[in-house]
Amino acid sequence: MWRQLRLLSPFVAPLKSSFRQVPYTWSLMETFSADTANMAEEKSFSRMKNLFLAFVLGGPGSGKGTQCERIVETYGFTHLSAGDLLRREIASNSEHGAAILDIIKEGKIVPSNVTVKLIQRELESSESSRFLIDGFPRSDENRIAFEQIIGREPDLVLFFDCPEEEMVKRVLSRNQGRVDDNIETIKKRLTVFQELNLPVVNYYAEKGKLHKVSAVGTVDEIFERVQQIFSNYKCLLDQSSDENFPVMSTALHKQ
Ligand SMILES: Nc1ncnc2c1ncn2[C@@H]1O[C@H](COP(=O)(O)OP(=O)(O)OP(=O)(O)O)[C@@H](O)[C@H]1O
Ligand SMILES: O=c1ccn([C@@H]2O[C@H](COP(=O)(O)O)[C@@H](O)[C@H]2O)c(=O)[nH]1
Ligand SMILES: [Mg+2]
Repeated sequence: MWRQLRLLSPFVAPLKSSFRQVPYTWSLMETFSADTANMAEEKSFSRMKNLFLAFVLGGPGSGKGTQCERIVETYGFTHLSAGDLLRREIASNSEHGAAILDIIKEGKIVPSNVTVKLIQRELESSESSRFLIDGFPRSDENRIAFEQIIGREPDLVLFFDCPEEEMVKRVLSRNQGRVDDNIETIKKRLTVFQELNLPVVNYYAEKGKLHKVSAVGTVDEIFERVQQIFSNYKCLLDQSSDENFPVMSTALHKQ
């Protein structure tokens, strides 16, 4: 860092500077670092502003991940599952890994700043311009933290509405070795869903951003409903709006 600064600015004093030079050097360094930080923040702000963001909500096992896969194939979104990002943190033995594992086993919600930072890292590092944020926000606190850190709201919110019985059946037959796919944890997740997730759903309904989709039926039937909703967003049908959009899918050709 010191070496880089000295190379970059002729005004930065050498390491063995006289005592009188030090405050001057520090103040220049502070200005330099503050400018760099401001530039990075502005760049991030302008990127965030131009993204198309869709939140995908629904109870445990309602089919969020399954439908996200179909949306990705058809509309070229990048899929960010908050749960998957947290599981990746656990698998990588990161600083918060052990604490996250305990929270997931209990079906509780990981502190907002941890999850939002993981999402932020993905949004900033990807070149995609449209994202599905699956399984987030899970509480009003999550939602507010996202607005504060990312500086914006989603363009649309999908809510997969599924009867509890069906959700329990799907989770118990998922067979992916998840630590929270057992009846005890599912009961806790359903309580958290009722008490903390649903207020977020209601918030977006009041704001006119919510699209409620019945999650009963086959995967294809449910995806048809999603396509009906997306057909109202013309910007999503235009390939040129996202350079990273893959091949136009057959589903879109049919329309
Ligand atoms: N329409 C459907 N009919 C029957 N099974 C389905 C349907 N959609 C998804 N499933 C199955 O139900 C299970 C849960 O689906 P999925 O993982 O997509 O749910 P989820 O909402 O992402 O759950 P979680 O919040 O726990 O991550 C999976 O095994 C999936 O294959
Ligand atoms: O924003 C989030 C998302 C997830 N969690 C925790 O992870 C599990 C599993 O999430 P899935 O979306 O079902 O994969 C969830 O029960 C929470 O414990 C979270 O805290 N915050
Ligand atoms: Mg999922």
